This record gives sequence, structure tokens and C-alpha cells, in this order.
Amino acid sequence: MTAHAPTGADSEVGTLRTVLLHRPGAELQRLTPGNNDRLLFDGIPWVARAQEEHDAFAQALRDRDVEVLYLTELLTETLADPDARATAIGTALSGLDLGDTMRGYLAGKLGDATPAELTHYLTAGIRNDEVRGGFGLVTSLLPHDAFLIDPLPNLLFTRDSSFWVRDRVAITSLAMPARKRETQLTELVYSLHPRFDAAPRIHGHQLEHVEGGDVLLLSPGVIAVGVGERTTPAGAERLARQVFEAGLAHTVLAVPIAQERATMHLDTVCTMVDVDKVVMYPNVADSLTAYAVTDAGHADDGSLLLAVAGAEPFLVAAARAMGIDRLHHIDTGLDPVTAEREQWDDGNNTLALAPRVAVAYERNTETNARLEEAGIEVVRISGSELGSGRGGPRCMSCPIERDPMPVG
Ligand SMILES: NC(=[NH2+])NCCC[C@H](N)C(=O)O
Repeated sequence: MTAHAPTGADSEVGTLRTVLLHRPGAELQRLTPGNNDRLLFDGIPWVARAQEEHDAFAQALRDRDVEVLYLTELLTETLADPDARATAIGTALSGLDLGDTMRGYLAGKLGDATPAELTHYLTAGIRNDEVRGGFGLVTSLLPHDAFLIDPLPNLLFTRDSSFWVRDRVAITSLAMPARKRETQLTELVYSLHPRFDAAPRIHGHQLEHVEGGDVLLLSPGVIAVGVGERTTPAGAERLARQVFEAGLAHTVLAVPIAQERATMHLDTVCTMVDVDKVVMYPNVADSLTAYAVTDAGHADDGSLLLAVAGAEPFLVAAARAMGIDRLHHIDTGLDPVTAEREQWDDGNNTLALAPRVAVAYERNTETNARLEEAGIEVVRISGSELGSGRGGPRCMSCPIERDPMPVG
């Protein structure tokens, strides 16, 4: 355990030192053909194989001297504290579906649990047929397979439930009902685990929707935020206000993306692989635009004024904000069908370990070949099971410490 609060990240590509992952577990066993759509999975993963794939991902990171933290380990350590337990139980049981009888029963069950058992209940959830009869109206009338506490299969995608901008951690505000509870857990860990020393914050789950998969730290001071199925226009504005007020950035680029499952986050179509290079889904490379938002000072009443420029091509607006001649787009040169297939399988969702070194799914052979031709070292991982939740190496990782972005 380090004594210092994490230093966070000021870019997408500074050498990765510490990352937060979630090893998929019992929560994936909850997926059935009847609930997988609602729980945002496109299939029913083979859990043991998903774990093997994830372990190999974690090992590939450790092999590059990255410290891997696991969300559930941090959570279990946090839940050793009685106040943290009380908060966790209170928030998990705060929904209006339970009724007082069931809530009282579950409060007792969770209250008696060890920290590790409590982590299990909070992540894998509790189904109605797992409580024994005699607990009143709610359990009698709800379907046997209804969840009293929802499982969180998308915890795997740690990118979305928190992200760091320099030394501040953002607890996000997740848009989809199936993911809302995830931030109860990240909130708890960042607030109460000693490792984080109550790290300074921006954002929060009660604010406008912003998900970490939409947020790209293009360079120190320049943040791109996708606006689409998840992050709302108001979420992008809220993020801009906060990073300007805190002196974390001078420009926020709001980037509209199609409100579709295939492009649910900006990082499904574009990720950075070098200080001045992105890999981008070819079918949007020419059409992606950005609205540059900058700090325009304060009004008389003290509120922050935002200057919003008109839409421009994304790569042009980004290069200007970053103060570089060009933000290069690695042209994967793929035909539209191959491009669409590999985008669906998260070919563009790479995790940079350092400039010109990126983790990618091995199955996207064409995209990876083009990355290598462009001088990027590709660390390949398999993801046939992990990918059924529609997320790649970037989605499955939340960088907690990166070295400052190298110049040039
Ligand atoms: N940053 C990302 N692209 N995350 C992918 C999240 C996938 C997840 N199943 C969802 O639909 O929310």
C-alpha cells in the first residue's frame, strides 16, 4: 500500500504505472438469454474462459511493470470498516422495489456477511429465489428470477465507472439502468480505501451523465468527450465546467457520436496510440466532428462562462487545441465491411501502455497489422469471451497512474 495519493494521468499514452481492473466473476454467471440484453451483454459468456482471458490481460500488464489493482479486492478491504459496510448496505437496499419487510431481511443477511461475502452480494446480486420463503408480499409476488439486488456484469469495464484527470478522480454518472449501481462501489472505494487517501474529486454519480469510455485525455489540458448514447450534452458541459474551474484543462472537445450500441462510447471508435496518433474507425474518420469549448472567464455573479466554437473536423480541432501540426490518424485502410466487423469487436479500443505500445484484441488481425505497419507495438490478448460484453482493453482498464506525457 502506498502512502501517497495516486498522481492520476494527464494523457492516454504516458507510461502506465497503475491500473484498476475487475476480474470477471460470479456476476457473469447471472447472465441468461432472458436478461442479457437488459444487462448489456450480447451473448452468454463462458465465465471460466473469460477469467482465463482476463488473467492473461492482467499478466500482460504486469509483464510491462504495470501494477494491477482489482476492484473487488479494494472493495473487500474497504468493507472491513463498519461505516463503509453500513453505507454499502444502505445504498444497495435503497431501491423502491424491495418493500420494508424484504429490506429488513436483506439488511440482516448483508449485515451478517463477512467483507468478502458482502463484496459477492454487492457484485453478483441476490435473486428472489435465493431468499427462503416467509418474507412477505414482495418475495411472494415477484418472479422467482427477479433480482432483489441487481448483478453488475459490466463492472468488468472499469473505464466507465471512474476516470482520472491529473490527480482528480471522477466518479461518473452512468446512463444505463443496468450500470447505475457500479458507482456506489467506486464511490465507496475512492472515499474510504486508505490507498486513495480520499483523493480529490470531480463529478459524481448524482450529476449529468458522463461515462469514462467517452473521455479521452488527448494531451495535458485537452480533453475530448464523446456525446452520444451515454454521455449527454449536459454531461459534457458539466465536465468542461469542472475541469476549467479546477485548472485541469483549457479545452474540452465535445464529439458527437452515433447513438447506437456499436458506438456507445467515443473509445469504441477512437483511441490514442502515440502522443500524436490515434487509431480510428475508418467509417467515421472523415465525418467525426468536434465542438471546442474553452473557458471564457467569469460572469459578474461568479458563474463560469463557456466559449463554444462551431463544429469542425475532429482531427483539426484536436491538433489545434493540442498545439501540434497534425494529430495523425492511423489509416487502417480497411474495406468498410472488415472495418465494421473489427470495430464491433473493439479493434479500435486499444489501451496504450506507453507511446507506440498498445494492448489490442488479437482477433482484429487487419487493424493490428495496420497498427504495426505504422510503428505501433501491439500487445495481443485474446478476448472471445470477454468481448461478448462489447468492450476491449481500454474499456476494461482504468489508469490510476501514468507518467506525465512525454514531449514530442
Ligand atoms: N468504454 C467502453 N467502451 N465500455 C464498454 C462498455 C460495454 C458495456 N456492456 C456497456 O454496454 O455499457
